[in-house]
Amino acid sequence: MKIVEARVIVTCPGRNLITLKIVTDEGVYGIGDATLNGREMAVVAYLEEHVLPALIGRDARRIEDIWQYLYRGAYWRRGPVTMTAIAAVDVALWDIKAKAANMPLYQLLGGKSRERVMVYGHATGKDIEGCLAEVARHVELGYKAVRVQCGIPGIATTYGVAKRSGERYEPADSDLPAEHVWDTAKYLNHVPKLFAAVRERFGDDLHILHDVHHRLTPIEAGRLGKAVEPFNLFWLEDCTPAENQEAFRLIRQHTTTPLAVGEVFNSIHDCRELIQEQLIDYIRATLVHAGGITHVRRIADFAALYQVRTGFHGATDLSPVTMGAALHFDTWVPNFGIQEHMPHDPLTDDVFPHAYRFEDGHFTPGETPGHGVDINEELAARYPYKRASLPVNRLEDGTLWHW
Ligand SMILES: O=C(O)[C@@H](O)[C@@H](O)[C@H](O)[C@H](O)CO
Ligand SMILES: [Mg+2]
Repeated sequence: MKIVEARVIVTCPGRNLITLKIVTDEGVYGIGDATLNGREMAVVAYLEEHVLPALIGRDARRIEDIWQYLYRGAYWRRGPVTMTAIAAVDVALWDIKAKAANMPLYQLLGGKSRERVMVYGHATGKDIEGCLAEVARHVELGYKAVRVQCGIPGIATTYGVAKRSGERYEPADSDLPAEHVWDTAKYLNHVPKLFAAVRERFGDDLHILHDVHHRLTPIEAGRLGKAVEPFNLFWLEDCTPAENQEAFRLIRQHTTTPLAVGEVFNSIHDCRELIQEQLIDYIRATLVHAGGITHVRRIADFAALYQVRTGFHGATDLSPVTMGAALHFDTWVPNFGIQEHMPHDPLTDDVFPHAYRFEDGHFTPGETPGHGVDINEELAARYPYKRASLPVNRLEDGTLWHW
């Protein structure tokens, strides 16, 4: 089964999404997501100039060999651009293999480990009351787990909070990076009140999650984790930047609040100490940015040895192709924890027809052979690329800060 064509499709039905389509001489094709939010065209160039010409004529069934060829062959291993490009190829090839076998992808991976995949939705509000209203809306929709984020008094804009209530927030919301101002003290004073209010209003059963977006120092993260223990969070995400994996030892010494890390990771080496030393509870590295199914499966198997579970990234900048493939993975992976879900807008759903379905706070990936997500190329062509950037974050005195 030879690869005869491989091309990149760039579309912006509300936001930029990059898709790789690989076609074989047997007429079977597969698609993979190649979206790296805010750096999309770097991956397009990487694929078009360095990867796709080398794929033509290769046997599409040799997924592992092609993965190794692209990874080792790059010489410049790892990094988000390289690993996103490899992921796009890898997921497209798994799609092809599963279609050729006439199986939904989860079957090829080893079959179902569960009947359905629990997801968490996003409730955001300018203040605590606004956020509670959004939590209520999610509970009504059936969600069993909700990530809660609210505006902080005295801080003008908070990343991860929608501009208007009832809407989603958009990670890349301006042509060039918007500048936000951050104040750790105000945040630490306010955010525990949000969790207290959610528990008070919605009781003990709802799973509550929260994302700190890397903004605290390790000791501040330890303090926050300890302060919110009474509210029994499902997880506290990215409480400090994780380039320095050792930082999490300090946090762990201070709190039993479960920790989730890894949406910016692209390799097993980024999370080796975090997993091996049981410094985190959930690993968020996901298919599109961490080398596809072939590599994330390695991360998940390694994590399983240490009782670390998966909690894949699933913001809107991960296309429906990643959502579909991730749901198959989640259906199979033994050490599944939870899956993030931010609904795409209806236009994006039209461009990417898919088999996955939401019901009662859970997803099922569907029974369509492959990962079950396709692309309507004609529709996609109507929405050209539009540059969009993630914001930057500064302290009040102007110092550039993490976000
Ligand atoms: O947990 C999450 O989903 C967030 O951290 C994302 O909004 C993330 O910042 C974006 O996907 C970045 O593109
Ligand atoms: Mg996050």
